Amino acid sequence: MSFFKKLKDKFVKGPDAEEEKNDQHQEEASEDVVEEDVTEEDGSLDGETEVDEEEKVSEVIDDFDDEEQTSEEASEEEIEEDTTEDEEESVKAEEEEDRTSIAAKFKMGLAKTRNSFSSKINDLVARYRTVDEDFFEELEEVLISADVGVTTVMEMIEELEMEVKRRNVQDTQKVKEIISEKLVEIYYGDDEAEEIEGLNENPDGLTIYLFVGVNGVGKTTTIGKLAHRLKSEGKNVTLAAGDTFRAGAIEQLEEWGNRVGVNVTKHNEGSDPAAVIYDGIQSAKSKKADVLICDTAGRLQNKVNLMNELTKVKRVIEREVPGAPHEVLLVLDATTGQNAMSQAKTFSEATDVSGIVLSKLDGTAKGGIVLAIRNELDIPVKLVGLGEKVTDLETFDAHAFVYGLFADMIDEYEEEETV
Ligand SMILES: Nc1nc2c(ncn2[C@@H]2O[C@H](COP(=O)(O)OP(=O)(O)OP(=O)(O)O)[C@@H](O)[C@H]2O)c(=O)[nH]1
Repeated sequence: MSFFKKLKDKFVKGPDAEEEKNDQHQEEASEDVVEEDVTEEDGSLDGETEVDEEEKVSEVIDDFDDEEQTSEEASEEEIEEDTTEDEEESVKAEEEEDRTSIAAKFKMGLAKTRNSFSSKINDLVARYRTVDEDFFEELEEVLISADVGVTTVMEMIEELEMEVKRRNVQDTQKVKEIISEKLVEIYYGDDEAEEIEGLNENPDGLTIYLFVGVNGVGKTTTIGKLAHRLKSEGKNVTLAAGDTFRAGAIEQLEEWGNRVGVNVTKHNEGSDPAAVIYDGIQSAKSKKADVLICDTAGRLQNKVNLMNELTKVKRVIEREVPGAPHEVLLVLDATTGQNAMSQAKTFSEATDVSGIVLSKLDGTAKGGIVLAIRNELDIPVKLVGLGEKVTDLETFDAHAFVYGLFADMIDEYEEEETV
């Protein structure tokens, strides 16, 4: 199956899904007819049935007959089976809905990158009729201009050349699809999706997420969005205002706490961040919270201070909750391009960053930075900010990301295929 088709099947309700839905409606309609018939029959036997039922109930109460128990159990099992099937169906429907809404969000959030990237790729494909060295050279430029990162682009071009040769592809149109496939492959590398996507949780109690990153990258907003998301999943969430350095940071986090409806532990400006986090942990424990999200100051100007502060904060967390922090999340502003890369290098030298949150991905035409971060720094992107709304935070999914980049082409491709 073609890769575009695979993505479409996964994220878009295509004609197949519509057909399935129609079939389901028809089935439901015919079930209704059968049900109506049964009700009519029931109606004609009304009196008899009631008597039967009463007799049966009293029999069961007076004399608990083994045989009847067995038949009842059997029918209970049948009902249970039906319910399980119904539940499975509705879970499936919900999952499909989730996938399509995730895809829609990535599609919308990546509009800027897609518009710039697709138009360049389309232009390239239109100008070259065959796949040759010049074609790859220009493609290299397109990828670099989308901030994919030189090392990643080189690797990508090399693999593309091999793949094109292996599949004996002549048509430049077909290369679009191979590019999308390779982007996903390069993103995952040797890792499985489950290993690098989604946030780590503590199965035995309090989960702690430590947020790091320089001022203004969207750290506070992201903490607010994540708190909202976890809370709407039914989790008891609390925050700790560990950025005691920047003026207004504590109040800003408090505002988010009020907006989302979660508790915030705070001290005065200029106080010891490790002490705030310690209190935050005690408060979370006493409230039996599921998740504690800790903010920290992003003092890049002085790497030694930053390192000392983060080391101290981590030591407190590790001592209070063994195995924590469950994620150290570095927030990077996608619109800052190569600057974000150098921040990531500095922070990963100062502390063990377990994942990246790429904020403001919706605000850049250079979304290729996702691949550069993952590939050149070997840190997975865990969450992406796709807008300013509280709900605009998504778990990163490489397939949905690539769908977002190629959505227009995937739609066109389907049209061509069905003509
Ligand atoms: N479009 C868009 N804007 C975002 C996103 N995330 C954050 N912002 C905006 O970026 C601006 C800065 O965000 P803040 O959360 O205040 O920045 P900050 O990182 O908390 O600053 P510090 O607390 O100093 O670290 C705000 O106007 C946010 O609304 C996003 O994913 N998309």
